[in-house]
Amino acid sequence: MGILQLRGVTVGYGSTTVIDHLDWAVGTTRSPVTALLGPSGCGKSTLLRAIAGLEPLIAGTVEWDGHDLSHVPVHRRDFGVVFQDGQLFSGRTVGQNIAYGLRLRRWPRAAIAARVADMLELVQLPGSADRRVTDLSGGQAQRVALARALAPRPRLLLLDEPLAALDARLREELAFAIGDIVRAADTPTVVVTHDRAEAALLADEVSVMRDGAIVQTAPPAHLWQRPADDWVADFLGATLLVDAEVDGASLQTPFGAVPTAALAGGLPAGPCRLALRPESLLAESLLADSRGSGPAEGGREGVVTHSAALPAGRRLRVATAGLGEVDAVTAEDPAVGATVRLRMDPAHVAVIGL
Ligand SMILES: Nc1ncnc2c1ncn2[C@@H]1O[C@H](COP(=O)(O)OP(=O)(O)OP(=O)(O)O)[C@@H](O)[C@H]1O
Repeated sequence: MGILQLRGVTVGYGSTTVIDHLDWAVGTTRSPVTALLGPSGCGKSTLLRAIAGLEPLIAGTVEWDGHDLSHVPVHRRDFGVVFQDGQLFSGRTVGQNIAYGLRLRRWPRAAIAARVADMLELVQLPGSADRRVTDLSGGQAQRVALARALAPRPRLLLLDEPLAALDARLREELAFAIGDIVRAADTPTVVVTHDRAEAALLADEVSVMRDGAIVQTAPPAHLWQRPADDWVADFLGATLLVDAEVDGASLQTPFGAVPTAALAGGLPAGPCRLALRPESLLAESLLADSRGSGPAEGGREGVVTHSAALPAGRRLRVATAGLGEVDAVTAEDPAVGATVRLRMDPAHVAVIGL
């Protein structure tokens, strides 16, 4: 696997700079799939297009294995690109679409036919070469677009929101399939997405982008457990950020103390900052006579203001003294207005900035 290295890459439109002196390396670890994850408008597509050579650089270099590609035209970079809607040639068959890049490269006819058949096997559409692309479902069309991009054996595959046009169920299925396909093809891949679940389904490593800069790169599990800063934690779905303190073997939090060892990865002594999601707080109903029994009981009391049955379980919004309204989960069904005790589930807590 080769290495893609960006140095000081600066890209913009007119007088607006979207990406300013960005350094980024892909392929330095044995991670075939890297997700570029960030909110809408942060510059992900612009960066992908700059890597592909579709957007000129104002400054900096795009290098492959130490060779500067900045002045190499798109079709000479040996990179495959797939956009959100696949952009198949609608007047041609599936096979003709996949063969397109091979014809341009003047592959012999028999080799093209064999490669098209192999690619259709790889994307799990065997025997579909003669189908019209207008007859394909959205998911099938994306598989064909992937086959077309992979057919000439690119050294890098660039995917721009490849699942965005599909419905939720198909998205998950195709996310796993794309991961399988590019690993089987042994092609390092960069996939742009604004969806954190999609990034985790697809990628071995995730680079988080904010306002044209990469702010954190880590494997998905590490990213969820150790977001680099408040912004990353928030973008990844934290609903509450709180300060805490590691005191010996226990972590003192506004929701009581939990054993430090219960947090993935452990923690050094001293102050720290926690990012909580709804699953980080477990609500239990309080019997009327145990109300106000204080911190000795652990946890924090609050009053249920909203309650909703979600597919994964019941979600509550709870008004607390001092921390305002917080989100929590529960195995019970407390009424709005009921008093509950909130305890922290350390298995679902992230620690910021370690
Ligand atoms: N062709 C263009 N001309 C002018 N401005 C552009 C152009 N393309 C993108 N931009 C602007 O550049 C910024 C980054 O856009 P970009 O599409 O790269 O972001 P993104 O993270 O991919 O977002 P999205 O997921 O919404 O596409 C945005 O402010 C956008 O409006």
